[in-house]
Amino acid sequence: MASLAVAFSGIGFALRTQSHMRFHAFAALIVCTLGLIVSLKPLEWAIILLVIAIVISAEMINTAVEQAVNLASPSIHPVAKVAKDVAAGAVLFAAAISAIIGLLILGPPLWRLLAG
Ligand SMILES: Nc1ncnc2c1ncn2[C@@H]1O[C@H](COP(=O)(O)OP(=O)(O)OP(=O)(O)O)[C@@H](O)[C@H]1O
Repeated sequence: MASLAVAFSGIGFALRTQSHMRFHAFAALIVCTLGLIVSLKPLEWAIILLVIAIVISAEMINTAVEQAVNLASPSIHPVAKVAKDVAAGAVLFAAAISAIIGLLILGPPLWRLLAG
């Protein structure tokens, strides 16, 4: 129970302090709403939920790396820069691939819906 509480506190910290985390959560909400509108199939839902989990987890790990680097290296250091840049790159990579997957899965049914 205590470990659940600390995990939720970590999620709360990321949501409160990271605008990118709030953006990803909002984007996930929009994608799930669109998925309901176009009645995605179970396998499509599984892929969408998997990529949402990957992006949000990457953002939280990025936040953890930032905090750890701030603690270990409050002053400017090239290694601190590499650690933060690589963590940010992981989020960008996951988000870019997820956007493509979202378009592949949601694009055709949304297009059919809009085309009438
Ligand atoms: N201690 C440091 N030494 C060298 N470069 C740093 C250091 N801290 C930050 N940087 C550089 O600044 C960039 C932004 O760092 P910062 O900690 O502000 O991350 P951020 O993604 O902007 O965080 P937040 O989302 O909390 O605003 C890093 O990717 C890195 O290039």
